[in-house]
Amino acid sequence: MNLIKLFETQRVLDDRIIKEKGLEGQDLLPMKILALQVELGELANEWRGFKFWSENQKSNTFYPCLDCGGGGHDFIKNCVSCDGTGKGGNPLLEEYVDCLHFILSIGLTIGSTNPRVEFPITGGRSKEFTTVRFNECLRFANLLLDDDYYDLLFQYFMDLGYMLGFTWGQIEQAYYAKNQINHERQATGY
Ligand SMILES: O=c1ccn([C@H]2C[C@H](O)[C@@H](COP(=O)(O)OP(=O)(O)OP(=O)(O)O)O2)c(=O)[nH]1
Repeated sequence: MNLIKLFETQRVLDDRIIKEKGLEGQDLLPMKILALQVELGELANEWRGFKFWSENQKSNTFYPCLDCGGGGHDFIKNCVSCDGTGKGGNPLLEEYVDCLHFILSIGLTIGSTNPRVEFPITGGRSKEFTTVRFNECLRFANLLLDDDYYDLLFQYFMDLGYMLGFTWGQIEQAYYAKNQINHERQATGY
């Protein structure tokens, strides 16, 4: 995962948001931390693995293509939007990269843009381990208000990406796709 390129891409978006919303000179760190915590909650909700009271603990990783309605075909030919797969997107991955946006943005705000992290390629992916990683991400996000726990937060968040079953390539691709949408939203007055 190319962290330098990710931070550079995030900086361009953050600078644009600050300029367009007239937020120059404001301390946005508490709001960014809250935004990250909200997105982590949304991510957990799409994961569903902590819902011990429910029969449905399967992650939401699919929603149908909006153009063909999930059928994969537009009359007789393959739908051009989904290439005939019927897949519109992956809610779990989309929430993960919203979190990644805020983690990168927080790093830029506090001047930490070179976190020392290892990208896990093996390890436990049980519901219990994954739940503890969520707990830790939420806890260390909060502690950032007082102390520099950024590298640790970044590491736990990378662990979570692996535990949720994503590849680093998938994460980068989804990040750049959402970054583009975020730019388009600013351009159209979101
Ligand atoms: O300084 C910022 C502020 C926001 N974002 C990005 C992060 C995330 O990708 C998106 C905000 O989340 P989302 O797309 O879910 O927007 P929302 O306003 O929370 O969505 P909704 O309208 O569905 O509530 O904006 C940044 O990258 N930098």
